[in-house]
Amino acid sequence: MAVAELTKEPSRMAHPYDETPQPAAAAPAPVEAAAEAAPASTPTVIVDDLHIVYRVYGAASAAEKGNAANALLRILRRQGRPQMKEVHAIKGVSFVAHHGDAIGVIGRNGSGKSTLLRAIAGLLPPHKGAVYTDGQPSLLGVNAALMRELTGERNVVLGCYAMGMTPAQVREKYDEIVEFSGIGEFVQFPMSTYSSGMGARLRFAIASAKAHDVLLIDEALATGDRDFKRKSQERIQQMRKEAGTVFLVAHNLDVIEETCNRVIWLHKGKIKMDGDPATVLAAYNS
Ligand SMILES: Nc1ncnc2c1ncn2[C@@H]1O[C@H](COP(=O)(O)OP(=O)(O)OP(=O)(O)O)[C@@H](O)[C@H]1O
Repeated sequence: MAVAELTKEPSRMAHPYDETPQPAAAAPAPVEAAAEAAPASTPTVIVDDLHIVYRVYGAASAAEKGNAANALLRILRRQGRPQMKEVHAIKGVSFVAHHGDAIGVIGRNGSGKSTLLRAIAGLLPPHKGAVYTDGQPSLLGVNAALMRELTGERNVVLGCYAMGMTPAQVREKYDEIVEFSGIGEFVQFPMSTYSSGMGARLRFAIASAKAHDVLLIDEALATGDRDFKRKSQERIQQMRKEAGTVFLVAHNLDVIEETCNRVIWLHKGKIKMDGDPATVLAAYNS
């Protein structure tokens, strides 16, 4: 497939420091659409010299930090024009991902992993460069937008609709989702009563009930128990076979090693290494 045939993402992107929830993107493809098998070498995501810059208003400069007097000065100064600080989170990242890839993204805290995933999902506009995707990217984060005050049941239905499933498809998948999540009778309780692990399991169960063209998973597997991790890994392998590309951010390197066929190591917003898991993880650990 030529690059020109891929979808250029920036058109539906939000402002980087606008943290309000974004409206759902144009109706996603039907459930079966992504499952049409594509040749293994088809590019699904092209990231071309991507730069992402956050703008933080009212931030203190280095000289102003530290003590109560400075803190008071900062508060007083906000009555004037707020200072603006730029955080250059991604600095010229380029790579191509293909159908069937499961790509682990690793790096220290603050290296830009979550930012990269959000940019691929179309939630952050590039400062420079571009992201091209073939199909609809879906970001499954630990903060994926389900409603805490609603029951698990309602959230399963809501989440499925949000992914573009029809009422009939929701009915067909409902039992499987609840069973996979392993939350049992808690499905009748509000999500606010769930432990973080239970919430993460339900979110993963909902998101993985649909075949995705590009699925971006940010630490969602970090809180599950051993049994759930194994089931999730099997599900990710299955998604890769069904023509998808999976990106996985995880601090647990075992999860990356067992799940991914490629690893990108980010360091201070740049790619430090990109290659097979054994090589990259060995270098990262050394
Ligand atoms: N909304 C934001 N506004 C301003 N700066 C941000 C914002 N989100 C992230 N950053 C900054 O961008 C850089 C990259 O952050 P990011 O969250 O992408 O890193 P990460 O590798 O995912 O970190 P972690 O492993 O801790 O989750 C950091 O310097 C961070 O402080």
